[in-house]
Parts: sequence; structure tokens; C-alpha cells
Amino acid sequence: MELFKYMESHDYEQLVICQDKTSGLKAIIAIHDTTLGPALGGTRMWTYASEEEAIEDALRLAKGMTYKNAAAGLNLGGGKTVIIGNPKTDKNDEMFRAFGRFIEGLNGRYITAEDVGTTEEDMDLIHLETDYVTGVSAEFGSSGNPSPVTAFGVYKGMKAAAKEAFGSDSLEGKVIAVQGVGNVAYTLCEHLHEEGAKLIVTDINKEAVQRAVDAFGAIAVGTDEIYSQEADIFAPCALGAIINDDTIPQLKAKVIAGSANNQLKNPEHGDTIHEMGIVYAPDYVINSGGVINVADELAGYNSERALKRVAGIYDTIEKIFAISKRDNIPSYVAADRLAEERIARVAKSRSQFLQNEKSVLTQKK
Ligand SMILES: NC(=O)c1ccc[n+]([C@@H]2O[C@H](COP(=O)([O-])OP(=O)(O)OC[C@H]3O[C@@H](n4cnc5c(N)ncnc54)[C@H](O)[C@@H]3O)[C@@H](O)[C@H]2O)c1
Ligand SMILES: CC(C)C[C@H](N)C(=O)O
Repeated sequence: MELFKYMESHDYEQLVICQDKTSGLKAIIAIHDTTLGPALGGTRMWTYASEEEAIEDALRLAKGMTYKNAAAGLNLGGGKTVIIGNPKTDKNDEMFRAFGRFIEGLNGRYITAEDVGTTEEDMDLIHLETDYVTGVSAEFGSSGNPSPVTAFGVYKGMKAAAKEAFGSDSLEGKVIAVQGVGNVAYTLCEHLHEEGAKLIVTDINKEAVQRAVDAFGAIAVGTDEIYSQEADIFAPCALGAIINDDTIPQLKAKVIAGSANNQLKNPEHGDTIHEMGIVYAPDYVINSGGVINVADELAGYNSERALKRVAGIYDTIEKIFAISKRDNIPSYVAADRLAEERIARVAKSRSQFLQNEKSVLTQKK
């Protein structure tokens, strides 16, 4: 990978490589864009096949956070960290304290939170060294596990998508095929069941499936059968890249709305479903409830305020459909446009000269 060429072509600001021999920390902090504010994005711990793969993942995920935070209306830029290692076997307290000191050294340009492989306890260790961390324990004013709030946002976004497709946002009687019934999707199913939707579920974890069958009277199907169900809505809540050449021909649903990240295998798949008339709620918009919730901690966490903001995902999804129709573009392109236009407007409004203590005007002769 030609690093500078890649960073230049995707407008990355900074890449920070952190190592600490004592704890074994090998972390990569990628900061994509801080036009809107400090970069907020979680820390992923994963066993990467190579250092290059880890760097690529950090960069890709950081850019995703720029778009997610911008479209969510947050005054935050995008960044992400990956720590190379097995989250089950390679963690130690010193590792997260060392990482916290590296974050502190960035002086607020980057704020972290949980992601795949990291927990509230890890954030508490980081918090011993820096305040630039969210998702810490309740005693420090945390918002707690983001999954139920992410689910609430997906539920609201799904209603907006239903309104677009069916003319009403009621989900009563709608058949919804849910792929993966883990942390986010279980709470999502609670909301859907409460509203009177009929659920079809699948998961590689048989216990998770049984839990949904018992609690919501959901119909269980095999993992390969979920795409072809006679459903009104398909809710991908497990894996990325599940909208692809193999699955698109099987889909009968008129709406795709779920929590999974990176649902489109390639952008062209977003074009194809658009041409087929399927209403697609862009993934990073509909699943932004978690980041909206942790971001609220920066102002002193207020659950009522955070949930009100998360409910606004409904309006954001509606706005994206309006842009999609106005400009005759697929909804995934409309979401990018919404984020990019907001960043460009703020960049322009902040370009004027402002005197500060480092200004040439204030330097003493
Ligand atoms: N947790 C959050 O707040 C949050 C925020 C934004 C995005 N997301 C995304 O939402 C998705 C779900 O997150 P989660 O926190 O609920 O994760 P989770 O691990 O709790 O749930 C995922 C579920 O999918 C199942 N699964 C895995 N492979 C499958 C397959 N091939 N077919 C069917 N089921 C399969 C797993 O067994 C698990 O039960 C992920 O893509 C995640 O990146 C989560
Ligand atoms: C900051 C975190 C809560 C971000 C979350 N992991 C996401 O992908 O949205």
C-alpha cells in the first residue's frame, strides 16, 4: 500500500502508530477528518493477518465514522483505532493505560469508545489516563451499553423507510425478516413485536434463535433462507457485505433496514437495489444511535436528550429519501451527499481569520 497516496486520495488527516513493549500494545489510530470537531470513533481489537491489513481497517473505519457522525448531525469528526491482538487472550491493564496516554497525547483530536473486541472495563482503564474516552462505567457518567440505543434508532429508521415504501410508518402486521438476533437485533425485535409486526429470524447461534422464538413467537429459518422470505422488510443485523450478487436476486422485501455495518458488498449493489425499487435505509445512518448516545457523554450524559436525538434518525432517513428523489440518486449516495455537504458548509464557515494567542498580531516584539 502506498500510504501517503492512499491517505491523500481519501483526504485522511493523520495516522498514529503506537507501540508499548511492556504491555504489548500495538495500536493504530486513524483520524480521517476533523472539520466538524474532534474525531470520535471506537477502538477495535482484532487479530489481523498482517500490519497492512490492520492499517487499512483503521483507515476504512475512520472514514466511515466521519460520514456517520456528519450525517447524524454531530459536531464531531471521524476516527477509529485498531489494536492488534486477540481480545480474549492478549489484553492486560497496562495495555489500555498505555493506549490512554497515547490518546491524551493527541490533546483532544481523537476521542475513543467501545467497538468490536473492547468493553466498558477497557474504557475505564483508558479513562485512568485521559478524559478523551466515552462508554466508561456509570460511576463516571457513562451512557452504558450502546446496543439497546442503536436498536431504538434502527426501529425509528425502519419506520421512516416503511413510510417511504408503503405510505404509512406503521409496522403492525408487517412481516420482517431479521438476520442475526444478537445484542442490537434482540431489542429491535422487542420494539417490532410490541408494534404488532410478524417476525422471521435466523442466526448461527441456535440459543439466540430460540430466545426470539420464545419471546416474540418469531418463525425460525435457516441462515441461507432468510433472503428469500416473503417479507415486507429485510433487517440485516449480523454481517457486512450481505447485499451482493448472490442475495439480491433472492430478495422479496421492499425495504432493507437493519443495524449491520457495510451492508452493500460494493457500491454497485446499492445502484442495483435502487433500480429494483427497493427502499434502502443507509447502514451508517440507521445504525448511528450508539454513537449519538456515547457522544452525549461529552456534554454530561442525559438519557432523555440522547434518546430524543436518536429518535431523529427517522427525520434523517426521510431527508435522505428526499435527496435521493430530488437528485435521482440511490439512497446510499444521498447519505454520502448529506454528510459531505454538511462538512463542506462548516469548512467554509470556519475559513475566516480568527485572532488567537498564536496569531502574528499578538506576538510581542
Ligand atoms: N452494538 C452496537 O451498538 C452497534 C452499533 C452500530 C452498528 N452495529 C452493527 O450491528 C451488527 C450487530 O451488532 P451486535 O452488537 O448486535 O452484534 P452481536 O454479535 O451481538 O450480534 C450479531 C449476531 O449475528 C449472528 N450471526 C453471525 N453470523 C451470522 C450469519 N451468517 N447468519 C446469521 N446470523 C449470524 C451472531 O451469532 C450474533 O447473534 C454488527 O454488524 C455491528 O457492527 C452495532
Ligand atoms: C463510538 C461507537 C459507539 C461506535 C460504534 N462502534 C459504531 O460503529 O457506530
